[in-house]
Amino acid sequence: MTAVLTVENLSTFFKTEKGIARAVENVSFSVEEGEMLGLIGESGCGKTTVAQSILRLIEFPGKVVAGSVHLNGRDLLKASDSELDSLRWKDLSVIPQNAMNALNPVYTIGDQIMEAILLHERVSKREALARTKTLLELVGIDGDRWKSYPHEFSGGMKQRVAIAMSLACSPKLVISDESTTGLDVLTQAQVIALIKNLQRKMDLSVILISHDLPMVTAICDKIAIMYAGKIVELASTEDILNDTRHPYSKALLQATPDLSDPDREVISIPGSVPNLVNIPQCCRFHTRCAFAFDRCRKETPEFREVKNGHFSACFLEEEENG
Ligand SMILES: Nc1ncnc2c1ncn2[C@@H]1O[C@H](COP(=O)(O)OP(=O)(O)OP(=O)(O)O)[C@@H](O)[C@H]1O
Repeated sequence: MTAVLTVENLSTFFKTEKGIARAVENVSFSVEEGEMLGLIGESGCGKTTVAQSILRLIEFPGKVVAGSVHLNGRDLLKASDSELDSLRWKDLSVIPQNAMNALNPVYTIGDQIMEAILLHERVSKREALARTKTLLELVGIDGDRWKSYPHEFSGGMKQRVAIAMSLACSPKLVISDESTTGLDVLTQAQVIALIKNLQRKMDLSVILISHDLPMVTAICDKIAIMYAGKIVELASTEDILNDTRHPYSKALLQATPDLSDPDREVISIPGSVPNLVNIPQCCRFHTRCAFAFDRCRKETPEFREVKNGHFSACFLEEEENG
């Protein structure tokens, strides 16, 4: 398979009054063609910061301080603003968290989708309108509704419009950052099923950011589990479920109810996530880890391949397998 996106040793820090928050540190992963990667972790672990770093949307007091982000071989972190403009939408697009904010209430949804097409591609208005109607149909909305205003749609339909808009210029990679937040559970499931469906149909590469582990394991090909600014484990969904290596991943799975096995005990993770400001060099999970030993408190475990395509950052693994 060919990697569409490769993120290597990405670090993004925020300057705060109390010191430097190492919000994302040494994060590496790739997304292959037609693959859906789930980026999962508790609130504040750095998922959105990873997405915004990829999109070059980090603003002061934040800064990408190290690493590279290659999209189809081009380093996004080194691209000029005009290069970036031409890459956004056409190569890389985002399904926003809240369609309510993404859609302008004073323009019809058709005008907004058409604008995205006309701004980025040399096509006639007629062609842009035809594509807009096709895109609406693709997300399950009657093409003739292009003349409707956002307020004429329900929350779920607005989110579908936002998805249609993100696909306006046929991107290769789509980042969905908690794009079902605020929708009711049934509509959330429909929107997620739609994203999965489109991914298959259009051979899209998708990064799905979420803290809903059961949903991510149900639809993603590969999962990256983040804890306090670092990816602690990255593997195929099957391996994350059946050959879990990192104690945090194990704890997260145990803390998540399994609807197919309602008798399984749900065990919450003791303690809380560390403050990322001035965090010492160590395993960031050691304060909550049942297996932590001296080394975990003093050194940072390397994020290393423990078997083909399966990465984990834990000294336990190193001690056991060398
Ligand atoms: N503007 C900012 N100023 C200072 N620190 C920030 C800022 N934005 C983010 N951070 C730091 O980055 C960390 C990661 O935040 P981020 O929003 O990426 O997490 P997340 O995993 O996406 O959370 P959520 O699931 O709640 O959206 C935060 O814990 C915080 O320490």
